[in-house]
Amino acid sequence: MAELQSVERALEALLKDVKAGDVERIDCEAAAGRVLAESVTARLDVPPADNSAMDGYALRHADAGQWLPVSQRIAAGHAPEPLAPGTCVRIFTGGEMPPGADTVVMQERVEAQNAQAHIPSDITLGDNVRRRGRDVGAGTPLLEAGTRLEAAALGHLAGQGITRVDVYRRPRVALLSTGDEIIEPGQSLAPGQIHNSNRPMLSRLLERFGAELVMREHVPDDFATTQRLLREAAERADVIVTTGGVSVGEEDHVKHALESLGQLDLWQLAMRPGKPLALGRIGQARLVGLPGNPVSCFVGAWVYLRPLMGALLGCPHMAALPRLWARADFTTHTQARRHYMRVGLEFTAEGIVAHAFADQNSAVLSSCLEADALAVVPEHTTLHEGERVECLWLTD
Ligand SMILES: Nc1nc2c(c(=O)[nH]1)N[C@H]1C(S)=C(S)[C@@H](COP(=O)(O)OP(=O)(O)OC[C@H]3O[C@@H](n4cnc5c(N)ncnc54)[C@H](O)[C@@H]3O)O[C@H]1N2
Ligand code: MOO
Repeated sequence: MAELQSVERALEALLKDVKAGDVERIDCEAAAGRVLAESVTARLDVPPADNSAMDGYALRHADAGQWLPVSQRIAAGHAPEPLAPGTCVRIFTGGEMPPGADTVVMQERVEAQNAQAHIPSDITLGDNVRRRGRDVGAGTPLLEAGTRLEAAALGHLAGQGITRVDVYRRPRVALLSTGDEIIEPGQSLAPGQIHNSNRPMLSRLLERFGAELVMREHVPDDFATTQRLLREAAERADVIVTTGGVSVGEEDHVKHALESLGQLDLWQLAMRPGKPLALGRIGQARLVGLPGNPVSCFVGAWVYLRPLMGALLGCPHMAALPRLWARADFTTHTQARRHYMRVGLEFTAEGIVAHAFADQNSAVLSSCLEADALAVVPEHTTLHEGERVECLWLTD
């Protein structure tokens, strides 16, 4: 039997020489979830001028503690006139401060009558004024290359009036499920058959990881067809993901077909689930051969496909899942394979508790439904209930 390889070695082999792909310029409107390929410097101050944080009255602080004539009304969106000396102005949240005013008092603290306002004396210079450039200063770094464009980053770009950005092209992925027993949802099961769970599950995960699915095929247990579809996938995709057909059975053709067309870099890992996972390449395309069991696919996607997509996208944040420590609510024992257990996390006042799904078999997809994290139990370890266990948080 081949020696089992460590997860670290597998990741090293998988990510070796992987570089971010081509760059394309796209509309910010279509950029959600994409990864910036350029560093963006702010070109505008945000806010562009001092403005009021409250509905109230703007004045010169030195004039506080008396009745002042209200000399102007400034609603948001309208340019102010300079403040007439010895007066105050009615101003609304977001209204631009008139030159000469330095402080705003909220209207609840002001008595107003006959175009006059009484301003209390106990106010502090600069109260309720949002200074120009407080959020972003023109000329300062705004977003770094490698940033994934999520809500706040998209808001920041819009705040600068930017409409187009350079992003990395989404990695093209071919997803091939294998196995004569597999049929698609919508078809009724004949004896010996099972529905294809891996395809929609992996499609969704790959989309979350930023991939573009360019090919989705089902491959029967036949060497020639496996070879033909792998060859086609290698021409169309940056990454080929297969499910099933990588174990030692006579009907497991993926590994042999890979060896005949390209190169097998690594096979048989010291992890559970996912032992027969195969890594290799055909031409320029990387191949990740996930075992057929749905849980092996789920775990393999988080552990291998996410960092691979991150490397192809130039997104350092995706290189490793965030780690946290939790108290195990279970006892378990491992042998030669590190166990990636599916756990739900409970955040309590005493800390985080990891609840393991009772049946951790790699064919039991129910164990992934409520999984917030993978609790990592190292090789040759007994973990007792109440002990701390390292968890990988399943977040994209
Ligand atoms: N003699 C040995 N047998 C097995 C070994 C071993 O070391 N020696 N390893 C076991 C382990 S561990 C795993 S994991 C599996 C993986 O085998 P394959 O990658 O070849 O996967 P298949 O045999 O094709 O399928 C395994 C299992 O998963 C079901 N499956 C496959 N595809 C799908 C799909 N798209 N949707 C839903 N379910 C799917 C399939 O019907 C099988 O039940 O090998 C063990 N055997
Ligand atoms: O290593 Mo396999 O994925 O357990 O069942």
